This record gives sequence, C-alpha cells and structure tokens, in this order.
Amino acid sequence: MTDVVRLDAVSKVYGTGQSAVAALREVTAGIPQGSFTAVMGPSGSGKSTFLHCAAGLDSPSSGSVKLGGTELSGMDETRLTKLRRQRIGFVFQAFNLVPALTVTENITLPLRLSGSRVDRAWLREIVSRVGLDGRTGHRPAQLSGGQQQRVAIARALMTRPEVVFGDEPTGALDTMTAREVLRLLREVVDGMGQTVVMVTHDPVAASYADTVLLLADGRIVDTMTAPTSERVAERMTRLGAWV
Ligand SMILES: Nc1ncnc2c1ncn2[C@@H]1O[C@H](COP(=O)(O)OP(=O)(O)OP(=O)(O)O)[C@@H](O)[C@H]1O
Repeated sequence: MTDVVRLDAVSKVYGTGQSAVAALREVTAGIPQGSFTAVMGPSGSGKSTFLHCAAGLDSPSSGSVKLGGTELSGMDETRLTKLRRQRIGFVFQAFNLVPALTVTENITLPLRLSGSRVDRAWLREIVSRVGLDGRTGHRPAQLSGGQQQRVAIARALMTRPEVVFGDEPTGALDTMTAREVLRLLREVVDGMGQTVVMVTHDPVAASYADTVLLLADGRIVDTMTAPTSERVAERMTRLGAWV
C-alpha cells in the first residue's frame, strides 16, 4: 500500500541549551492510504508533536515529512497553510465550529475560505454519511456534542483531503457518544477509503484503529496491528502511563 504520510528520522527539539526538550527522536513511520491509525503514549511522550509535524502545523528540527510525495519540511508558512487547507482535514477535541454559522455553512467554510466551488452533490453525500440529514440549518448550539463532532468530521471531509488528523476527537464526549463518533470514523475509512490518523488517550478509542503507534519519550516503541482495548491498555500500563 502507498503511504499517504511518511515521516523519516523526524526529530523535534523545543528550546535551546539547558532547557532543550527532545519531543520526537528520529521517528520513522508511514501511514498507508485508506488506513485508520491511532497514536498513543503516556503524557508528554510526543503524541501532539507527532501529529503537528505530520500535519504541517509544526516543522521538525530535522528529518523529512512527506504528504503524498510532497516534502513539507522547508516549506514556507504560506504554502503550508494552503496545503493544509486543500489536502488535510482536521478534527479537534473541542469541535472548533463557528457558532454563528449553520451546519452547512460550517461544513463548507474551508472551501469558501480557499475560494473553491462547493460541490453540492458531495455536500449532500457527506451530510448523509455523517448522519446530519435534517440538521443542516441548525447552529452548533442547537446540536448535541456528538452531532457537533459529526459536523466537524463532515467539514474535514468536504475538501476530499488526503488524510484526516484527529486530536483527541472523542475527548470531550461521553462514552456512548464517543463510540458513535468512533464508528463513524471507522466507516469513513471503510466506506470512503479515507485515511485517518488520531491521537487518543483512550485504549477503547485506539481499538477502532487498524494500527496503534505507541510513543514513549519521543520514540515509537511499539506498533500494534488489529489492536484490542485490553492489549493497548496492558501495553500502556507496562509503559508506566497510568502509574
Ligand atoms: N511548545 C513547546 N515548548 C517547549 N516544550 C514543549 C512544547 N510543546 C511540547 N513540549 C514538550 O515536548 C514533550 C512532548 O510533548 P507533547 O505535547 O507532544 O506530548 P503528548 O504526548 O501529546 O502529551 P499529552 O498527552 O500530555 O498531551 C513534552 O515534554 C512537552 O513538555
């Protein structure tokens, strides 16, 4: 399978001299097209830094990050912003919807910001796939947390991105609602061939992924395929994540 995202020997150091912190140490990883990957690890292990470097939100101190063959390291901020807007989807813990806009307006906002035409048929399909039929005129405050996250997922999918990155996408949801959102992300991968990468603290969330990358102290220390929540939890405990 082709890798949509490829990190080669990526290191990230924050600060200099005595106060320097190595957040990522020579991380090499590939994210195959059409896969669902969870990134886990103890607090401070480098998960957010991994996501930010992989998504072009932060630049590595050394190493190479490629999105669909395009080298991101060394790219200036203007080109990175354009690339993120057109080729990457983001889903955040706090939904990040615009309160004054309707569901449809929120979903189409990234396209309108980049001056692109809105494909109405694609919009209808996305709305239906994420289960928001009949809600398109609502504003975020009129929706439940789970529905708001569905809007955010729809917004992320609207530009047909090469990869969707989720930063704790179920972190603000109750258990039942979180499961529904995870099932939706699974369906987005299985039914649409979308590639999804998600940072999570929750072994149950990670068990929805095809592969779990386990980070500890800025390194990938394990790669689990076909993960179960029990195996992930057990591995996290051995890493000292919950002691
Ligand atoms: N902007 C920054 N400046 C300095 N140090 C930073 C910065 N961002 C992260 N770090 C440090 O880099 C290391 C990795 O941080 P990161 O946020 O990637 O970990 P994480 O696994 O996402 O943690 P958490 O689960 O607590 O969110 C930590 O030691 C952190 O303190």
